Amino acid sequence: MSGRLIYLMGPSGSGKDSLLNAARERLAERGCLIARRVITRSAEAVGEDAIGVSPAEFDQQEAAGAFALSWRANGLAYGIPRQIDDWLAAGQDVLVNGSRGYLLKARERYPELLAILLQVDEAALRQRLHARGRESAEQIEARLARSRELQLPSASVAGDSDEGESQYLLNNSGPLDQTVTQLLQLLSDARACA
Ligand SMILES: Nc1ncnc2c1ncn2[C@@H]1O[C@H](COP(=O)(O)OP(=O)(O)O)[C@@H](O)[C@H]1O
Ligand SMILES: O=P(O)(O)OC[C@H]1O[C@H](OP(=O)(O)OP(=O)(O)O)[C@H](O)[C@@H]1O
Repeated sequence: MSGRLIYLMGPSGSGKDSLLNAARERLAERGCLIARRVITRSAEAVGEDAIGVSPAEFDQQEAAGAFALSWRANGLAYGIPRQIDDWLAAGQDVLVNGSRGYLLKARERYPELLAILLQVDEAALRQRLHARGRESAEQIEARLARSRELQLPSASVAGDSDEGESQYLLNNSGPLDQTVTQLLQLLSDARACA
């Protein structure tokens, strides 16, 4: 039996890490594991349950086949450890914090993946990114510009008509608790983490 990959994506600041942290225990109770990412972010700035490495270390690990998925964005490199393939093979569902820009590639490797797009309007995103204080004002504007570009009809990301029912929208404009409840409901509807 093989598990299903759940691919959570959304603009920087939309609340992916917050949602995963808030839902972690309840997801674990349902047998759903959350992959820990490897990111070329300094240890202090990692700010999530991720492993910070240097760009050289990242390239080395990537070349050695350490990642099931890896991508570059926002001047950083992100990797999802190969270990998720063992979990999936053992029948466990696995949730990853993914990238909208990398969705099609991820689908090539995991055709059955369940994509979830977390959404928040731009004014709230800007406000949340500033409040988080991890990036400079310039970096924040670059992330907002990337989000606008990825929303264009020409962008090969979420929203393509052939994505079918394996893609869900999840709004995080309200309280986080509400989004956690909606995530769990959505997973039940999709018969994931059942
Ligand atoms: N539902 C919410 N309401 C208010 N603030 C939120 C909500 N979800 C997340 N945040 C805040 O928004 C900021 C960005 O969230 P984060 O989880 O880091 O986003 P992402 O991982 O998608 O970049 C954080 O400071 C977080 O505390
Ligand atoms: O293609 P995109 O959808 O724009 O995604 C690109 C990357 O940006 C986000 O990471 P970020 O560094 O903002 O950290 P985050 O996970 O805290 O959002 C996201 O998690 C992706 O790794």
